[in-house]
Amino acid sequence: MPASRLRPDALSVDTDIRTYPIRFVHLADVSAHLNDLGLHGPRVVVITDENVAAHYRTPLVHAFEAAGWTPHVVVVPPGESSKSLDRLSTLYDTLLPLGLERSTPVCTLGGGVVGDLGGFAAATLLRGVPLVHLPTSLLAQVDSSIGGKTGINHTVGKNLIGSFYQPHAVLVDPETLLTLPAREWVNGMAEAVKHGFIADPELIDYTERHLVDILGHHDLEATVPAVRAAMHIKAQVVADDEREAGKRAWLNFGHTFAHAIEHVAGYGTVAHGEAVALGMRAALYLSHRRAPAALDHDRLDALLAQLPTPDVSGLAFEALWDAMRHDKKTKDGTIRFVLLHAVGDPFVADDCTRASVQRAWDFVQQSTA
Ligand SMILES: NC(=O)c1ccc[n+]([C@@H]2O[C@H](COP(=O)([O-])OP(=O)(O)OC[C@H]3O[C@@H](n4cnc5c(N)ncnc54)[C@H](O)[C@@H]3O)[C@@H](O)[C@H]2O)c1
Ligand SMILES: O=C(O)C(=O)C[C@@H](O)[C@H](O)[C@H](O)COP(=O)(O)O
Ligand SMILES: [Zn+2]
Repeated sequence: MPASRLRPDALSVDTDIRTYPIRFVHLADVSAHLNDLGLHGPRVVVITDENVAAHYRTPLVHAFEAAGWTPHVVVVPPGESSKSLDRLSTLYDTLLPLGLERSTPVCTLGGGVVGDLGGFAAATLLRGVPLVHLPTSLLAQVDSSIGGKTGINHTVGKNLIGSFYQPHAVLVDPETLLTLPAREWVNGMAEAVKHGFIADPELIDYTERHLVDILGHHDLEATVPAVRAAMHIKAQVVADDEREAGKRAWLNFGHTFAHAIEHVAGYGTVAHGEAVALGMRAALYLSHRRAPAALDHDRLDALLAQLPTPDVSGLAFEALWDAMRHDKKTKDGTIRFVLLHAVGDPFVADDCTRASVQRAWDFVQQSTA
C-alpha cells in the first residue's frame, strides 16, 4: 500500500520480547493485518467502550465477518472509572466462559482507558494472549497504544496495578479521529506536546504553527504528521528502556502532578491529558526557576495555555502533595519530577523542595483562574 498523507509509512517498536509495527490502516482492513502478523481466526475478541462502539462496532464486525472471522465484542462503560478492579473482574467473567485459546487475538478498540484495561486483561488471561491495539482517541494514537504499559487505578492512586505487556501491533486508522469530541483532541495534544518537550523541539515548533488547524478544525492533514512524530519519539524511548529503568521516566514529564490532580479531583473529573497539560505547566515553572536562561518559559507556557483545562482552583496543594507520595517514581520517600534543562533535554529531579513545588502549583492555579 503506498504511503499517503493520512496513512504514512509504518513505524516499529523494538522491545526485548518482540519488534512490533505501528501501521496506519483502514479499520476495515484489520483482519488482513492480523493475518499478515501471523494472528489467525476465526475467533477474535474486541474490547471497546460504549461511545466507540456506537461508531465503529458495526463496520468492524462486518469487516471481520466478511473475512470469515467470528468477533466477540465486549463493551465497557466509557471513562476513567472503567480502569477498575470491578470492571476487570466483569471482563474476566465475560471472556473466560467463551473458552478462548492462547492464540485468540484480543483487540482493544478505543482510547487509553480501553487500551490499559483490555491490555491488562490480555496480559493476564491464560497468562497472556496476543494483544493488538486499535487506538481511536488522539491520546491513544500518540501515546498509550505504544510501549506496553497496561493497568488499572486504585483508590490509593492512579495506575498502581498493572503490567508491562507489549502488543503484537498497533493499527491506527486516523479517520476515526473525525468522531472524537473536542475535549479529547486537547487530551491527545497534551501528550503529543509532551513528546516534543522531552525530545523534539521541531515538534514544539510544528504544534505552535498548527494547533489551530488541529484543535480548531480537526484537520487530519495537519494532525497526522504530529501523531507520527509523537509515536516515533515514544517508540524510541520505549526501545531504549522498556521497563523504565532510566530514560523511560522522561515520558512522565508533567505526570507527578497529573496523576495527583486526577486522583484528588476524582478519577474522570479532570481528564488525563488535561491533567498532564496542567502538570507540564508546573514542571516548566520548576525547570525555569532552576535554569532561567535555558528555557523560554513564556513562549512554552503560552503553548500549554492554549490547551483548555477545567477549573482546578479547588484542589488544595496539601492533598496533591500527599497524593504525589504514591507516584511510582518516588524513591526512598522522595517525590521526583521530570524537569527540563532545555527543550529536548529532560532529567529526573529528586531535590525539589515542598515550598518550590507549592510555588509551581500556585502559579498554575493563578494562570488558569
Ligand atoms: N499505557 C500508557 O502508556 C498510557 C499513556 C497515556 C495515557 N494512558 C491512560 O489513558 C487514559 C486516557 O486515555 P484517553 O484520553 O484516550 O481516554 P478514554 O479512553 O477515556 O477516551 C476518551 C473519550 O473519547 C471517547 N472516544 C475514543 N475514541 C473515540 C472516537 N474515535 N470517536 C468518538 N469517541 C471516542 C471515549 O469513549 C472516551 O469517552 C488514562 O487512563 C491514562 O492514564 C496510558
Ligand atoms: O509510557 C510511559 O512510560 C508513560 O509514562 C506514558 C504516560 O503518558 C502514561 O500516562 C503512563 O501511563 C504513565 O505511567 P505511570 O507508570 O506513571 O503510571
Ligand atoms: Zn500520560
